[in-house]
Amino acid sequence: MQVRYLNLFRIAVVRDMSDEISILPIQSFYSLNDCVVAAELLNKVPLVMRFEPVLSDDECQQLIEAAASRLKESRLVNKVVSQIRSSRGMFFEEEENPLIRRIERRISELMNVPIEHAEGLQVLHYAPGQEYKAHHDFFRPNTPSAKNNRISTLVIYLNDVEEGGETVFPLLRLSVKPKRGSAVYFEYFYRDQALNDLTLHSSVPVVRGEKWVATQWMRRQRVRSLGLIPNPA
Ligand SMILES: O=C(O)CCC(=O)C(=O)O
Ligand SMILES: [Fe+2]
Repeated sequence: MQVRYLNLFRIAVVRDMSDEISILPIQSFYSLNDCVVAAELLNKVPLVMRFEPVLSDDECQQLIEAAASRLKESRLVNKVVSQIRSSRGMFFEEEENPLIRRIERRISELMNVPIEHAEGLQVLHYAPGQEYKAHHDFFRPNTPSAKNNRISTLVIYLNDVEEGGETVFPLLRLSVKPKRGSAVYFEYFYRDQALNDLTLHSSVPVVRGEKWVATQWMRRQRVRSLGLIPNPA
C-alpha cells in the first residue's frame, strides 16, 4: 500500500490494489490528540467504517442540550422544506464555543481532512416515525454546490435508540445501529462515480424512543476562511 499527499487538498490519500484512493488510511484504531478511537471496517471500496468512541457520554449529552432549543424543520440547501427528511435539525457556528471547537478538531483529525474543509457541525433529531429517506451526501454534478463538493461524512450517534433508526446503505447491504458516542464514516471522493453512488444511505424510521445524531460533512476545498485558532491546551 502506498501513501502519498495531494498538495492541492492537503489530504493524505491511500492507493489500494484497485487503484482507487481513500482519504482515510484503513487502521483498526486511530490515536488522536485527545483520545484513541477503535475502528471496524464495514466496506473497503467505497470505504465505510464504524468508530467507537468518538464522543464521551458527557459530550453527547452536552451537544443534545445545546442543540435542543435551536432545532428547525429540515430544509434542503435551496431552503425548500425537505420531502425526504422528516427530522428537525440545526447547525452550530464554526468553533462557536470550546465544546464545539474541541469536537471539530477531533473530528477533523479522525477524518484526516483539514478543519478549513469542514462545514458547520449539524445535529438532527428524529421522533418516532421520523426518517431520512435514501440520499447521497454529495451534490449532483453541474449544480452550483458541486463546484466544491462534499467528499466524506461522519455521522455520530448521540444516544441509544430503543428500536429503529438504523443508518442503512441499501446498495452495500449494510445497517448500522445507533449507539451513543459511536459513529459511521463513509467517503465518496472516488474518480469512479459508480463507487460514490454506492454510498446511498438512509435513516430508517425510529420505532420507539428518539434519535439524535451529529453529522460532519467535509468539502473538497476549504469552506472556512479562518485557520485554526491556537489551541490553549
Ligand atoms: O441519521 C442518520 O443515521 C443519517 C444522517 C444522514 O444521512 C445525514 O445527516 O446526511
Ligand atoms: Fe446523509
